[in-house]
Amino acid sequence: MTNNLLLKVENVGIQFGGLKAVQGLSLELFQGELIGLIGPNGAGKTTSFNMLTGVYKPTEGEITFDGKRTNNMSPHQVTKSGVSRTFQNIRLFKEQSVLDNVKVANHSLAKHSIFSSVFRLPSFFSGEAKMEEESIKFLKIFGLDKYKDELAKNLPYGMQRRLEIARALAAGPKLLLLDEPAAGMNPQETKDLMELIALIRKRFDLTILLIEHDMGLVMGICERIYVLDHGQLIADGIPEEIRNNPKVIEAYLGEEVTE
Ligand SMILES: Nc1ncnc2c1ncn2[C@@H]1O[C@H](COP(=O)(O)OP(=O)(O)OP(=O)(O)O)[C@@H](O)[C@H]1O
Repeated sequence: MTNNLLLKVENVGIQFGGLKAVQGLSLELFQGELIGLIGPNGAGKTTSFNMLTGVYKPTEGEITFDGKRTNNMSPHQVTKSGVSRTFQNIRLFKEQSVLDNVKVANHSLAKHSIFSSVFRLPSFFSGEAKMEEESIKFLKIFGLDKYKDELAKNLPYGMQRRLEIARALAAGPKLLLLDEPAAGMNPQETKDLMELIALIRKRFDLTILLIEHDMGLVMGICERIYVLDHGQLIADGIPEEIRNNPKVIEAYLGEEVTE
């Protein structure tokens, strides 16, 4: 891991009508880190992701990704700059094949020009073949290659969750934002997925910010953890510090804090 600052969030906030959904949020992600973002329901985790990906424009503060201010970028521009995400509620092209779901994301990496694709020049076909090969490589990593011709909607739930991550990865991000990637999975599927997340981080030299409701799970794989409650950061630190932090314990009162 190097010491390069990849994402800097400074005093960021957003208000919906009278509700300050997030306020004064500051965080730093260094290249290669796997960081958790946790907090009780409604704490502002997904809203934070929406600000980091250009879906919501912060009403205050600065977001700098890879040296560029992204506050006013569109979601497409943010993706192009190297940020990919998955969603809490799976969003796949359900009527398309598993392979096509990944190919669509991989498209931005294709080298052939619009000219060559319109006129179906040889470079278009070699570009297509390369893209398909690349996409299958991503599917293999996630154990999805055997489903490549299935419609996405026909995949078992846990596999759909995996496909979402494969698709996000195929866009070639530097930063991957995962919003509760294990939601709805059984314990074994969850464990396998977490191991996979740790593996792709290393293999693709990724930086990952992970929202996860299950504290034990986050503590098992993340190097540092940020904790949100009622839209504000109440703690950040290594898992051991977070586990013993009275503010965190209070925020999660009623929920078990386990490893
Ligand atoms: N577009 C919106 N308009 C109005 N309020 C919103 C909007 N988006 C989020 N909120 C509110 O902002 C607050 C934070 O919501 P958010 O979804 O970010 O929480 P969360 O930490 O992701 O929760 P959960 O763990 O339940 O997914 C909530 O009170 C929510 O109702």
